[in-house]
Amino acid sequence: MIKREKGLLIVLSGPSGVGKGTVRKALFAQEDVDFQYSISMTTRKPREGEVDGVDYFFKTREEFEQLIRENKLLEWAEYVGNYYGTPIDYVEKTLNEGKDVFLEIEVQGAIQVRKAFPEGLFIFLMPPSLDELKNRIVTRGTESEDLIQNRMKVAKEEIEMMHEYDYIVVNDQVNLACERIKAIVMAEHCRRERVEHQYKKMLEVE
Ligand SMILES: Nc1nc2c(ncn2[C@@H]2O[C@H](COP(=O)(O)OP(=O)(O)O)[C@@H](O)[C@H]2O)c(=O)[nH]1
Ligand SMILES: Nc1ncnc2c1ncn2[C@@H]1O[C@H](COP(=O)(O)OP(=O)(O)O)[C@@H](O)[C@H]1O
Repeated sequence: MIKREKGLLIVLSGPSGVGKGTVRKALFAQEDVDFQYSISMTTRKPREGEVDGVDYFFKTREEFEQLIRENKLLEWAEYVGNYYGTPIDYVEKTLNEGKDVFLEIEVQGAIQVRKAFPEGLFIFLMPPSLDELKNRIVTRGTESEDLIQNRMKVAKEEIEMMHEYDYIVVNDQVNLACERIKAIVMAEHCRRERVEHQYKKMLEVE
């Protein structure tokens, strides 16, 4: 196992309903994946089966706005009427321990993270088609018809932001998307290993 000074910040983003949550859960169920998942804060109400501190830290709007004022969030966004944000302390502490941190966030947040952490690895999860995206949102059954229309409109705007990302991964099949993400992270580590100062001792001439 290579000991790294600083971990890699991996950001998985993409339109709502593309399968970010599904792919993230499938990735974290695999034994060879040792990314640390950053649990987000949200003012959205818990869905059935969601657990505070596991799926999200569920907050009131007042609590969330205080976190914003106290600069406790690396990024935050208001998305379809609710706040979502990434706690900064966890991300910095974990990266400084040399561990890779994995964020699964929507597009506005990812763009903020890109500004704060340009050295991060930004992956855009793409639906095979817009029809399939709509199918997935409808099948999930968590949204009313109004919200589905709203999410489709936002989704089209989000897909236009794909050029801001380092890689695009099509989520045609969950297991294939996971393999692509793992391959990208592995390649990115190898690319960064080139940096010579990491091998100063090895290169020193006696
Ligand atoms: N900016 C930002 N977006 C987040 C964060 N956590 C989750 N999201 C995104 O917020 C959106 C809505 O999430 P959610 O309500 O759980 O619904 P779903 O992911 O569409 O099932 C998704 O695109 C999530 O990826 C966060 O900390 N920051
Ligand atoms: N590769 C895939 N093929 C078919 N259905 C998928 C795939 N990935 C995700 N889904 C389904 O699409 C719906 C939306 O997935 P979800 O993970 O909630 O999306 P997001 O987190 O991006 O909003 C869910 O019903 C999920 O089971």
